[in-house]
Amino acid sequence: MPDSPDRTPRPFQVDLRGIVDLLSRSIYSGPQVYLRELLQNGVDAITARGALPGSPPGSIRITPAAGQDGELVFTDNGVGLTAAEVGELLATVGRSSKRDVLDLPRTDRLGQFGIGLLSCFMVSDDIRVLSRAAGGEPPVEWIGSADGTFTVRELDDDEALPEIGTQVRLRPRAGDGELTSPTAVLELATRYGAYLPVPVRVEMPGGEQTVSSEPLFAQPFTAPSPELMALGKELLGAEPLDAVPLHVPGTGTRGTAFVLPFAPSPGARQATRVYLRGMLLSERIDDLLPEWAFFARCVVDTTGLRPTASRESLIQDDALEETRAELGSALRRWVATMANRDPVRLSSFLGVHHLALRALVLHDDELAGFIVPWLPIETSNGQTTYRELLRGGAPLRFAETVDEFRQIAAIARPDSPVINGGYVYDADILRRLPDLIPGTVVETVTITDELASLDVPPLAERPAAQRLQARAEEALKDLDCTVLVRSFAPDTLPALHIADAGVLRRLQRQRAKEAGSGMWASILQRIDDAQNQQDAQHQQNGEGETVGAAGQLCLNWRNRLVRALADSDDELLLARTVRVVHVQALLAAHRPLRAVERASLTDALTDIVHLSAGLGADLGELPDAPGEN
Ligand SMILES: Nc1ncnc2c1ncn2[C@@H]1O[C@H](COP(=O)(O)OP(=O)(O)OP(=O)(O)O)[C@@H](O)[C@H]1O
Repeated sequence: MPDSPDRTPRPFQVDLRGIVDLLSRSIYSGPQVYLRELLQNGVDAITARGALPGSPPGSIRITPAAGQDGELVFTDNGVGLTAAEVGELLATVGRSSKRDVLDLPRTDRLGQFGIGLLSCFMVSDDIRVLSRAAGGEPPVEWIGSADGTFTVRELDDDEALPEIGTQVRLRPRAGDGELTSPTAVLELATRYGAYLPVPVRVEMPGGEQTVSSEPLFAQPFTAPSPELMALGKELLGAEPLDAVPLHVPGTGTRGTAFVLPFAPSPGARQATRVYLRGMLLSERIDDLLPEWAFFARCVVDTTGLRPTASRESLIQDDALEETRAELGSALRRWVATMANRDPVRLSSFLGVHHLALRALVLHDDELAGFIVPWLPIETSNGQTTYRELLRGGAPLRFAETVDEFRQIAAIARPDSPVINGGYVYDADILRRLPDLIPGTVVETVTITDELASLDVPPLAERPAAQRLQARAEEALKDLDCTVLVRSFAPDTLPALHIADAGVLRRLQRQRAKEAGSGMWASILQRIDDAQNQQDAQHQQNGEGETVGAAGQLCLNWRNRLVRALADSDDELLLARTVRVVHVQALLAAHRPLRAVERASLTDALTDIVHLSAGLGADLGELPDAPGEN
């Protein structure tokens, strides 16, 4: 008969080395956190003793390890531990005294997981704890070893701690004493413990140093003090653009957001410095602020947010959600307040962060709703903001490209401005506006539409205008540029060069062909040939516009020079002047000048000089419209 199985429940075995390895590699950010865990235990013990009658003010004292066999000694005057407690609490992985009857973490304690003390094994092979409990029980010593064993013994008074409290003694491993040295301990105690409610004293070779300081960042303010700005400068590495007070009463969170004076790199993760009741949890919490708040770095102290066991991140719960939402609101309010009180500062903020803000506006309705009104935008009437544009209530007319905008802006009436949608994200933001701000109407405008709305010359003058159009067209024939005569403001502008997207691409290709050579030039030539064939086909089918392959020159019938040309019978003078006006219009429209146009300008000017010097008879010898290609 087989043996009946042994069903007696047995406890799990824990391999301590494996657990310490897990802690150091996967849970804690590094061995330096041992000091944070000691500080946290000390403060919790002091809090527990504070609930007893007649408890003295809390105090923590650290003596760093010095010399070869030096020990680090960490002493608190907290509640202490009895022999029974050390056996149960210190030697049971996962057992903590900081949970209530329902096994929930006690909100007034920093610890809760029952693993923190094990972090000391990252710097020492043994942890020696001496304790005298507040209840008057005999003093005890507990020694835990990294091999997974421990001893407990009661102490005589002469060996024991003289006062109530607990002392942890760590002997750094040989050649591994860096993190327990005086310099490192002072640095770590300051980093983790400067804002604890209990003074932390470090025995340095030159004398005792108290690391405690005021958590300025967690105090309410209307205007930031120079000291607070200095803290911001230290945090950002540059003078912050501003400091914003943060307060979330529901989760006991207070702090300051420092606004970055530079655009962070696109991949940079948010890094909020979070203190839990004065103890530094982490400098890199990346989910406390809404994602869109990339322009701020915050320092906060909280009582209501719960850390994970590693203390490098926060538990995702309702409290975190609420805090994130409230911090977001504080930053939104800051933008709105600044817009009213300090527009200069707002514009420097937008100047620094506008690209990232524009990009985010496309994905984040919440951000879009409050940021879009303040974004700068270019219009034919100059630089303005979306808010100003929307104020008029008229439909917002925008050009899709910078080029189209330039052409339209030259002839747009001030009472009907056109918006430049050509810079990154602007056209996309404009298209989203009706969703973001209900009631907004946006429409795209093209140069072709705008041309159609320009006035034709008055009826009586139309024959003269048509004659000018034909003569000018003849003068530009070799340049593939057609001519149109219209009346538009301002009168001082003789002509506009009009090009749709197709024409522009062709001009760019020609420019590139002139600059390049070999294979690239021949590829561009093939594209051009195909395009020309297509255009010819369209024209045959009567679909084509009258715009030439190199665009269209729109002469302004209201301009004096244009009218003088119309009145002149001198064909030569007219032809040369039209060619100069053509190049002038190209330059004004920021078009690339082809070799043929550069030559045309030089020749036309030379001819004009000859003509005005009375050398007209010699002109026949000059090339008519020489081109280099
Ligand atoms: N200095 C101390 N004074 C009194 N009791 C202590 C002290 N240090 C540790 N303890 C006791 O030992 C227990 C285990 O400590 P440990 O640091 O491992 O975990 P914890 O602080 O409870 O939780 P956490 O893992 O979140 O830090 C504590 O719950 C506490 O009861």
